[in-house]
Amino acid sequence: MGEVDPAFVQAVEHQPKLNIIEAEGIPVIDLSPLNSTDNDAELSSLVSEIGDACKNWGFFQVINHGVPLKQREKIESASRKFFALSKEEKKKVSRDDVNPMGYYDTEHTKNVRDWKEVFDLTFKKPTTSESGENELNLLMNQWPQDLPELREACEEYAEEMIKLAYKLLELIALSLGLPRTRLNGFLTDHGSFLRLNRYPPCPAPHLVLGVGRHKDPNSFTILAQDDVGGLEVKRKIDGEWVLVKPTPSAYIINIGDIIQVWSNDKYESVEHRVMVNVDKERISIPFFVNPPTSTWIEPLDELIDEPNPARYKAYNYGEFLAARARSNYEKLDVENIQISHYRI
Ligand SMILES: O=C(O)CCC(=O)C(=O)O
Ligand SMILES: [Fe+2]
Repeated sequence: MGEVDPAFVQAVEHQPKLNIIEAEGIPVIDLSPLNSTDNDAELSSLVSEIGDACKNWGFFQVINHGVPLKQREKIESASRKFFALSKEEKKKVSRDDVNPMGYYDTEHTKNVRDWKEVFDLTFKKPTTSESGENELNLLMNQWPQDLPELREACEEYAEEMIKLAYKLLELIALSLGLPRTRLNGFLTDHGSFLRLNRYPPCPAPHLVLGVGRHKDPNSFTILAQDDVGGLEVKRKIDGEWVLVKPTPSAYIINIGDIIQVWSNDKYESVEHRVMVNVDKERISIPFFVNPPTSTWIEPLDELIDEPNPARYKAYNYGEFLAARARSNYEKLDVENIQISHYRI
């Protein structure tokens, strides 16, 4: 099997096993009860399914989620066209030190280079975000000149993602025993963003990862994957890496670090990673649901009491992301920042 640049090669203990265990049991949850107005019994059984999935897996898939298939097909097709552009064209919309939005192919996870290329975009008007070192980063989308359909597809899709994000946030709030809209305020001026991922075919899929093992730092993620497969989740019961089998038109939802902290460890942000393969490219489209970077994250008052005190110190989300970002774009010799560093 072929050779790859050593920058991509995982330590032996993190190299993927190519004999895959398919995850029987990652729950597939039907959101259709949200469409009927007065069926309390169905809603409460949906809420308990969500709660069980968050507790036992940190991952679930949703169907009948209300996102039109047309929008999903449109963004997937525009993404393929974008990544098929020449490197030179893609580099014209590269992210840089000032603006983190755009194209890049050099992301590192846990100090090993990921086998992927990425296009990031925000869908708000040009805005600034505090990087945590009192610098202001400009969040401004960059669009390839000759592919107007990419912009249209992304903007339409992001609108749909926001609608689904609110539905899920409300279900998660209810599942934690909170009022339905308790968490909505965190998204009013949100810092959510959309990413297009392409994992190219790789001559040595047993040595590298498309994305190395990691937990998402945001509140939760809504992920569309194509039919190739490759996402693996570290199963909570036994620590085995299991594949999330592609389910056509479903979305994969995973709990991120912020919900782990808000819930004071009732729900856990679960480690996941992405395998690549020899002859197929894979496209995935995560929508990272984020509060604004100015938000302080800490366990919710309602979920702590004397027998169950706060397990985390409050941290500033923008500072956390800035510290994480410093290690995402270069190889450092120190562990990158994790929420465990804020554990009391
Ligand atoms: O491509 C995937 O399936 C997952 C990507 C991912 O975990 C991420 O970008 O955080
Ligand atoms: Fe992730």
